[in-house]
Amino acid sequence: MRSIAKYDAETSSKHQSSGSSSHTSDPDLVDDPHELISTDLVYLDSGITYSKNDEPMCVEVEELLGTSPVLRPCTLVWRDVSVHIKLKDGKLKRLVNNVSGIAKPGTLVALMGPSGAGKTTLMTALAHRNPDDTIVDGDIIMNGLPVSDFMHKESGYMHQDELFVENLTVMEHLTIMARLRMDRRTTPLARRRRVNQLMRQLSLYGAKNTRIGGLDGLKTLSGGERKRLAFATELLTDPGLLFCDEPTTGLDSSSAQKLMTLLRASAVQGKTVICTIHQPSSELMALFDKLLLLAEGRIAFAGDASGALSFFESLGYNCPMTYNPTDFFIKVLALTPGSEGASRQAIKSVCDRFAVSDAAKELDMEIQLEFHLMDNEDEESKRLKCSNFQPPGLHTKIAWLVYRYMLIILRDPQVQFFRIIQKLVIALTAGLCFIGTARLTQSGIQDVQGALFIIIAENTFAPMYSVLYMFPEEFPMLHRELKAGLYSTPVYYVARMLALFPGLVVEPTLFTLVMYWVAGLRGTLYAFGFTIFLSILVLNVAIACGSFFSCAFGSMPVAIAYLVPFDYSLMVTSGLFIKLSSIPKYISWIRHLSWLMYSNEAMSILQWDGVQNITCAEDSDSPCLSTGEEVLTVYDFHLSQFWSDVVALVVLYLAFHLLALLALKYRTRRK
Ligand SMILES: Nc1ncnc2c1ncn2[C@@H]1O[C@H](COP(=O)(O)OP(=O)(O)OP(=O)(O)O)[C@@H](O)[C@H]1O
Repeated sequence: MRSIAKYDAETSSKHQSSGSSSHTSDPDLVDDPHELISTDLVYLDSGITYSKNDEPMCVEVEELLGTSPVLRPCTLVWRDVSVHIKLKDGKLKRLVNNVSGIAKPGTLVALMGPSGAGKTTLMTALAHRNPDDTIVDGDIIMNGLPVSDFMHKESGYMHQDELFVENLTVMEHLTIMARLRMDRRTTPLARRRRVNQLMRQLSLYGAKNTRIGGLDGLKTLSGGERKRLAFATELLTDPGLLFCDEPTTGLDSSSAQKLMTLLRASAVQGKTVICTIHQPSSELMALFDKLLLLAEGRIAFAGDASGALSFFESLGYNCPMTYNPTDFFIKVLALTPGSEGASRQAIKSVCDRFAVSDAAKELDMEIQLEFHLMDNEDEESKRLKCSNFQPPGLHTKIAWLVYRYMLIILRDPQVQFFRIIQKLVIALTAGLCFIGTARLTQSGIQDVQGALFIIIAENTFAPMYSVLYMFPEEFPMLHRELKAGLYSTPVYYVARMLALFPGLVVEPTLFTLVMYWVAGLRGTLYAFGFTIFLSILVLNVAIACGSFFSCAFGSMPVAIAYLVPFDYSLMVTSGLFIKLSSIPKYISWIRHLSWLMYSNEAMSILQWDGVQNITCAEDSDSPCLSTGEEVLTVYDFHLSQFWSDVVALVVLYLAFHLLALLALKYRTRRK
């Protein structure tokens, strides 16, 4: 029997940072996948068992997952774990009740039970990924250390419903994930090799340029391929511990078998794999080493998968020959509609009987022994068992997230093209209405002010509303990636905004350029240049404000409900519709939030500063405004306010973004 030993931290870091750099061939050019992985082959003499059965299994595993050893064997032990959730009325609801167990390297553990038994709740608690509104009591220890944030780098977690950025291809997704997940010291070549290796091992290489999802009629991944891609994503860092939440749900029997064989192979390779699963076939069940049956949040059975039948038989529950044993266990442990009381009694009786059974005593002794060994282990050796993983730097995370979001934007070049065309058409249409009217006459004053307001309004309302959908749409993936410790909320927010930024400069520039030129506004470079700058600033403030509403209210309809009255008040106090000095005191404070007012004043100053020759109609009795300063006075604008307006716009920009970030942090923390 072959065995591999612990792959100590020093060796692993050397292996990651330099070992792979000795290979000079491009992995993309290598046809035989084993050529890629054979260089990782390390067999040592002691440590965990390589195969639970025999030699041929090794060959099978090598075919499936390569020969690369597990970096660190992981033993997870949990004792008297209870999980409560805080309900809205402040009360606590117990979802998991005093559950204990152990998962050792090289084992595949099945966590089974009827729907609602608490499998996912227990698994998220063990993986230290439980929602913030849950309270976990009891001891959960991984390699001697109480679980904490380090679980993000030590373990992989495959969710029941896999979430991807659908527009990316398999290769793009894995490349980006490799940059976000893998140790910062890993060389680019080693990262590329790992991605290629996983795609080959998980039969995704042929689909490497296929988009993950999308509705535009292009070829996308099948359900089985999506699951394998989720699995590949978790394997990027080669974690010693894998949690899989119902990995076979939604797959046909052949795809389910393939995926479970991969999980089995991971366990044989030395990983600890804990997997919730719904009524697997006997063939799939045979792949598991251990079985943990949960019912109503309690343990109904824990031990060797083969021992479950005899335990149930000892209670008088005899599985008929024609029945799949796992179906039988679930039938015994499920609540029967109409007779819930009797079912609960029966479940309680099974759980109580298990608690005093030999299997429970054996498990208890095993757990006590692990805790005893851990208690006696010195801190230094515990520390050595922990990885010296160094996460990617902030700038790397931001850069790769920006790349990801830019890919999403660029993936639909037609949409971007039509957006630009739409802007140009609106600018041209609006500009044509003003053509020849923006003259230095009494009627021209209103036309110039009208053209300026169109520039401000076009750069405010449509962009502000268009951003409302963005954050709610991305909340699920953001929440999941935050829980996995891939990045922090500020990193996500900054990257999201940076990816939008080129569009936030190009769109207002194009619109203002066309509108300004067609409407024939003031023809000095200073006025023209600053108007473009101000329109970019206005659009960015509007996006910041929209982002704040989007993050604060979490759903588009609610955000719109609050934003509409807010934007009306900003518009009314912009200075165009009502003289600023005549706004009632109790509402006039709103104008200090109105970037429409600041930009209107600043753009008006650019048009009217130094103008002395506005003509008056000879045959009119109405008062005549002959200088630019008089025009500004009519609107309650002041020449001296120009730079204050620019500063106010910048302050609003920063303030809205800060508020948006705080709202997003609050929203992601509450989940
Ligand atoms: N946020 C919550 N608030 C209230 N109850 C919850 C919450 N989350 C889970 N529960 C309840 O906790 C119980 C266990 O849920 P959990 O998702 O862990 O079950 P499960 O065994 O994984 O079920 P399934 O197999 O259907 O996924 C269920 O009764 C569920 O309704």
